[in-house]
This record gives sequence, C-alpha cells and structure tokens, in this order.
Amino acid sequence: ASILASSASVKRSVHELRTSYDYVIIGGGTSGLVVANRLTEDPSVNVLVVEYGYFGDDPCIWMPTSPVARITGPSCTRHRFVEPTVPQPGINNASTVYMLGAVVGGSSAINGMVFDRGTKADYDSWEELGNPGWGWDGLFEYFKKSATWTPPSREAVEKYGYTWDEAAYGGGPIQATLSNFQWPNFKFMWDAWDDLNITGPKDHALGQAVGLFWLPASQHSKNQTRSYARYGYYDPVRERPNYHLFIGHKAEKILLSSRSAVEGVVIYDRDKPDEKSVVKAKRETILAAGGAHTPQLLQLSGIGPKAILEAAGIQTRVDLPGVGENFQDHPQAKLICNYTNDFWPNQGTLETNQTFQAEALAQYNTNKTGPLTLSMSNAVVFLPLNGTHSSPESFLAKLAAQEPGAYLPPSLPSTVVAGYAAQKKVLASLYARNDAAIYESPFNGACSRTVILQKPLSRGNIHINGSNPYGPPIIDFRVYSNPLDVEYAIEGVKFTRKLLKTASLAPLQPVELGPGPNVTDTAGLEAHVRATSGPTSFHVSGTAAMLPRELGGVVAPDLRVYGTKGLSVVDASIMPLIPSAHLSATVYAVAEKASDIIKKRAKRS
Ligand SMILES: Cc1cc2nc3c(=O)[nH]c(=O)nc-3n(C[C@H](O)[C@H](O)[C@H](O)COP(=O)(O)OP(=O)(O)OC[C@H]3O[C@@H](n4cnc5c(N)ncnc54)[C@H](O)[C@@H]3O)c2cc1C
Repeated sequence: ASILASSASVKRSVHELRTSYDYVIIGGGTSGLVVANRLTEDPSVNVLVVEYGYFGDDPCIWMPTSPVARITGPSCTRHRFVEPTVPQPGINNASTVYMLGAVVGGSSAINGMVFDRGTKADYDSWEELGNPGWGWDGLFEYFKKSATWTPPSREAVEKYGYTWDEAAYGGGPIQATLSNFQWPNFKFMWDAWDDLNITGPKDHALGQAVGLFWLPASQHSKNQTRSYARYGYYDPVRERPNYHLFIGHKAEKILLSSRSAVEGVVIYDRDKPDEKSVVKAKRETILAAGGAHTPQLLQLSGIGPKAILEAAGIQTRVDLPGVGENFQDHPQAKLICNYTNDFWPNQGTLETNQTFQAEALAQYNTNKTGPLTLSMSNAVVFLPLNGTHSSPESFLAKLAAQEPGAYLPPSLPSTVVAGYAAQKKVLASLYARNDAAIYESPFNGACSRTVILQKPLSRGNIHINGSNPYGPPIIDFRVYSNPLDVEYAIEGVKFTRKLLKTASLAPLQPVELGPGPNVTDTAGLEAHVRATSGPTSFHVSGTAAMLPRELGGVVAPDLRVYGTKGLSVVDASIMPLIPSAHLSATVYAVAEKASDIIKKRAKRS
C-alpha cells in the first residue's frame, strides 16, 4: 500500500466516519476530487467523499501512453468498471466494452491524457440552451484555474515547431505539456494536413480549437507522469482534517424525505453489499459518479423517467424524464491504411517489437525520455462541416428538414423531445459555422486515421436494468440511429482519403486497406463505416443535462436537481451538448465552477 493511502483523511470503515458532514460527495473521480478540494479550503466545512475504487499506484496509471499497459505487465483492469453495452444495430450489432475509472481519480486516472478544450461556440451553445453564465466567457477563468502549462524542452520546441500561448493557462493543479518525443513519421503527417491547406491557431485553448494544432497532454513535464485528479487535487490537500476520503465503498441510492429533501445516502463496502449504512450531509449531497453512474444512482433513488423506474419496481419520487436520456459520446469511423515505406521505429514497433519495448522502458526508467513519454498523440485536426463534407448545403437542408423526434427512442417523454428540438436548432447553427468543429482526427504519425464525430445527432440512453436494477446500468449508445451521422461518417472517411494523395505523404507510399481504393460508391462506403466504427471515445455525457426542466433538463444552471432539496450534480453528465473536445479539461472547468456556485450559495443561506 502506498504511503499516501495511509494519510489521515483516508477512511476504510464506516466506524471511522463522523455522524454527519456538511457535504457528501459521491464519487472521488475527476469532478468529485475538484469539488472536495475547493470545499475543504474552508477549515470550518467538512466533506466526505465516497469512492468505489481504491488508490491506484500501478504504472498503468502513472505512465503516459496506452500501449505501455501491455508492456509493463498488469493492466489497469482492477481500476476500471467494465460495463456491458447494448448491441448496436447501427454498427452491425456490435457491442463494446465500456470502460470507466473505478479508482481514486476516476476516469482521469485511466484516460488517454489528451487535454484539450472545445471552441468558444461549443460552450456558448450551453448558454444559449438556457444556462446563463455557462458560455465561454463564464467558463474560461475556470479552465485557467484548473491547469498549468509547462513548455517542453527547448530542443523539442525547435525540432517540432511547438507553439502555445501562456494566456490560456493559470496556475491550476493539472499540468499540461507536450512530449519531448515524436515518431520520425510524425512530421510527414503534419505536412500532409498542411498540404490540404489546413492551418490552425498558435494555441487551441483560447476558444479557437479549429484547424491543425498541437494537442497538449495532462502530464508532468519534469518526471513525465500522468497528471490527474488525484495527484493534482487530492494529494496536496490530503492532510486536511476536514476532508475524509472513504475508499472501497459504493453509494447505492439517495434517501429522500416526503418533500424530496435528501435525508442520507445508502452506502456499503463494495465487497459486502449486505452490510448497508447511511451517511448524511447537512448542506448538500453532490453527485460526481460520472456520466453513467450518476443517472443510475438517480434512478435507483426514484428520480427519473417514471416508466423506467416502474419497470424496475422503483417507486417514483420525482418524475424527471431526462435522467439517463440525452446520452452523447463521440463515435469513431476509420480509414485504415499502411505505409509501404515507413520509418523505423514507429508506433507499431513499440507495440510489437519486444527488444524495442525493453529499450524504450529502460530509457523511460533511466532518464524519462523516449517513446514512453508520448501519450496518445500531441497533434490533431478539428474541422467544420464546410470543407469536410462534399455538399454541406445539402447536409444542412436535410438536417433542417428532420422532425426532432424522428430518430429518438420511441415513447420518449415530450419534454425530452422538446429539449432535443432546442438542441437541434443550436446544432444546425454549429454545423453551419466555420468556427465550430464537427470532425476530429488526432495523429502521431501512423497512417490509419480515426474520424471522430464531434457533434453526433443520434442520442442514446442509460437506464437501470428492469430485471436487475442494482446491477450494471444498461448503456445504449444508439450510435448512427440518426442517418445523418452515418452520412457524415462516410463523408469524413472520403475527406480523410485526400491525405493519402498528398505530396508530403508520398515518400511513405501509403496504401489504403479499408474501405480500399476501389470502394467509392455510397453503399460500399456505408458498409465499411458500419463494419468498422466504434460507438464511443469513452466520453459519456449529457445524461443529467443542465437544461430547463421543460426541455428534459435534470439540473438547473445552479446544478441542483429539479424537484429535490439538497442534491446537485457536478460531473460530465450535466453537459447539455457534448463539446468538440476530449472531455477531461471541460470536466475540471465545470467542477471548478460548480465549487464556486456551491460555496456561494452556502454563504447566502
Ligand atoms: C478509457 C477512457 C479514455 C479517455 N480518454 C480521454 C482523453 O484522452 N482525454 C480526455 O480529455 N478525456 C478522456 N476521457 C474522458 C474523461 O476522462 C472523462 O470524461 C472524465 O474523467 C469524467 O469525469 P467525471 O468526474 O464525470 O467521472 P469519473 O472521473 O469517471 O469519476 C466518477 C467516479 O465515481 C466513482 N463511482 C461511480 N459510481 C459510484 C458509486 N455508486 N459509489 C461510489 N463511487 C462511485 C468511480 O469509481 C469514479 O472514481 C476518457 C475516458 C475513459 C474512460
């Protein structure tokens, strides 16, 4: 066990807890640890965090880059929820293993460490949907408050031409940087995008995340380890006597009074589900269990769509149809290719060549350099509809003509449909703009490309299982249920093909393997897209959306759950529309802002 894990604030048994706390936070993940840190800044306030996971001190957590898990032995399986998902008709009935962090630090402990923000237009659309103060101007200070920028080495800056703008960052707990290492074939891919006349901002993080740009990682530049919620927000304050972190315990449901005020939270040791206890908050109970488990907990507590609760035998306390609906993620389509004349070494070498792996590991362990300091990728293109679709006008016309309810799940309550109608208007304007991204393709030099759909029009849902309500939730992406998402995926693959014809990639002699150069008709491309797409980038969001209640909202702009007293949500589930970015930076900013909102209302009461 680590030294940190024996800190005074860590609790392992209910007998070590107080009878009540000012705040109980459910989930010691990305958002939960931010809010706990900020609330315990006031020594007169005490906070309990209930976290299902334990501390994760394994290399698969602290070392950057994903292939490394395979190199360094035991993977992070024990620090993950691996939730089943519903087979997806849109991708030939494939189902996916859905991973989420189940460890102190939550998904920030196991994610790909891409640390980017969406565009100004992304967050302004949240405000437009009825959330004053949640636009770019209202969030920017919190993006800065949560993150610190440290430049890479001077040598790397010169070699790769890295650019940034310090104005995008403050002095916050999460460390952002770029690796001192890139694969030799990387520059060719960067130049290939350049050949397509794609330019980009000096730093994406000032609200202009469109074009070709550097993609920071949440990484400590000095020792080249992951920077995440535990290291940034928990470890530095772990000795605060007013902060209790209760690990290895699961929150089962929230108990409500007859007037729907929170009376307590039922919890149990994750290995002893029959021995239940109740913890109580005097001021607020705060849900930070993440986009899949927050709606599950609400539903198990009787807060959710009546029909779903009834089917599971749960008494409805607050009929809130939006709980678990509006599920959004970023689906990934693929262009598969190979270089005939690749450089050695490359990403594939690290994945397959054991001698090279051993050398890379030694290099990392000895002086923190080399390929293992590079997380998923440090460069990306984010692009609008215009330029990535062969006929943006026809796409926009088809979108305008769609009935809002046409491709939503059947028998969806009218408020949720109304919410989607409102989103659709905002989405139509985002699709039409040149300063909002619809297409993403991150890269590190390898030939094959993912085309990540940034503004999916399909909506999924996460419901408790009628026949086993306390088991894992049912996760249904409903990927490609809206035919325009399939159309865009096809167009995205077609557009990406242009890369392979660029002068800059010519020396590497790229060969298209999937769909294959002969596949040019829509039916063939559609078959490829459906056979090879993944439904997720592990960006679960939107399932307890911050929207007006009459639009299927679950929380108000002050993050309190409609129809309840003393209950709020601070995690990725509150995002009404998924931003065009990987989510962690936004989750940190949201949780920073949430902390201020919660502190302010405590002062007033
Ligand atoms: C595999 C993967 C790769 C990703 N890659 C990237 C990336 O490269 N860049 C990026 O920006 N984002 C990435 N993301 C997304 C990003 O990490 C998440 O959106 C973000 O961390 C979510 O924060 P959260 O606070 O909403 O939830 P989490 O951080 O998941 O926190 C939820 C916490 O609640 C706990 N919990 C859940 N249920 C209960 C319960 N009933 N009782 C007690 N505790 C409970 C969990 O154990 C967890 O610690 C990735 C996510 C995953 C899973």
